[in-house]
Amino acid sequence: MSWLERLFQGNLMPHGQCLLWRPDLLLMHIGGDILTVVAYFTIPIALILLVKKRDDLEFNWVFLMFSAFIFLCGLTHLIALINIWHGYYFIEGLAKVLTGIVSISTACMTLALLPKAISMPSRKSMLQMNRQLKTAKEDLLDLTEQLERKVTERTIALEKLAVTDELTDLLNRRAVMARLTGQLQLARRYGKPFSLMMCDLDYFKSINDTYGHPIGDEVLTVFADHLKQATREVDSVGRVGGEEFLILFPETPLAEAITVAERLCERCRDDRTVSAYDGTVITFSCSIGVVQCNADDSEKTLLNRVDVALYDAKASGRDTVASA
Ligand SMILES: Nc1nc2c(ncn2[C@@H]2O[C@H](COP(=O)(O)OP(=O)(O)OP(=O)(O)O)[C@@H](O)[C@H]2O)c(=O)[nH]1
Repeated sequence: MSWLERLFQGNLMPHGQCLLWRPDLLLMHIGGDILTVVAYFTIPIALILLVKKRDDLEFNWVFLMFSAFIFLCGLTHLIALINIWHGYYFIEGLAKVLTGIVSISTACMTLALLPKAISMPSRKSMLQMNRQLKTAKEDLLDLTEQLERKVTERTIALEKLAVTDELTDLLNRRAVMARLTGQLQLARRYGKPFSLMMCDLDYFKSINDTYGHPIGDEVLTVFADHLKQATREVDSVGRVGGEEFLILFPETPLAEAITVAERLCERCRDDRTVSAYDGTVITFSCSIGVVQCNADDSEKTLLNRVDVALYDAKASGRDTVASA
């Protein structure tokens, strides 16, 4: 008899005979096997679907091994169910051998995989790591924000420093000259008038010589304050030399600039500043030259004209305003 004939030799004693066809035993065997077969055929479908949907899962081949092993278990239960009425014990034996091979392979591979699987981070530790990463990210964002704020603050401070006169906090020479260039360009393009005023403290050398350099510095600061108060936001006020100041009045005709200059002379004249340095009452005056920009003025001619006006103010006795 060939193997194939033996395999399908269903005339061996049916398993029901062993159970003496007792309904209670039959019910238990048939019921148990049916439920097991349904379950063992469903689980592989679920595992295959999982592997298909989650191809990112590590070791997903283990799920496939489990599917094969559980499917074969289901198959042996199915054959056992048939064998209650027939006697296909060769088929059942073959199915059991196959199930055994696949089961033992799955067991060996699972055991080999165990150390790797155990060392995998748990969901709890991953969640904790996630929280730590989130906190670190927030800290980093905070730090970046702080850093950006500091860089902006420093940049603003540096930009201010680059255009500011350290002693008086007015514009420095470079900055006020740049503004003058800009004003001249605007005046040439749009024909808008602007006026220029050059101030120089009178006998400043003798203030330094009489009271000392620190009080000379104080006078410069006090004078700078008068300048700030006598002018408007849009005016550009700068210190261009030791005791020499240049003021630009945009869109201002000569007469208005002269009024400001005269008011400034008056303020200085009335000032009785008490030195914070040694209590000395300091008095000082200034001479001022004022000019209005002409259509044909260049930077050089304009500065020349305002210098001449200042020289005139000095020459006519100081503490006065002269215009060109
Ligand atoms: N305290 C102080 N003095 C300065 C500073 N820069 C320049 N000076 C002094 O200012 C004085 C300017 O003197 P002069 O150019 O002779 O002018 P002046 O004495 O005001 O005479 P007139 O302008 O003709 O009225 C010098 O003694 C300089 O040393 C400064 O930043 N602080």
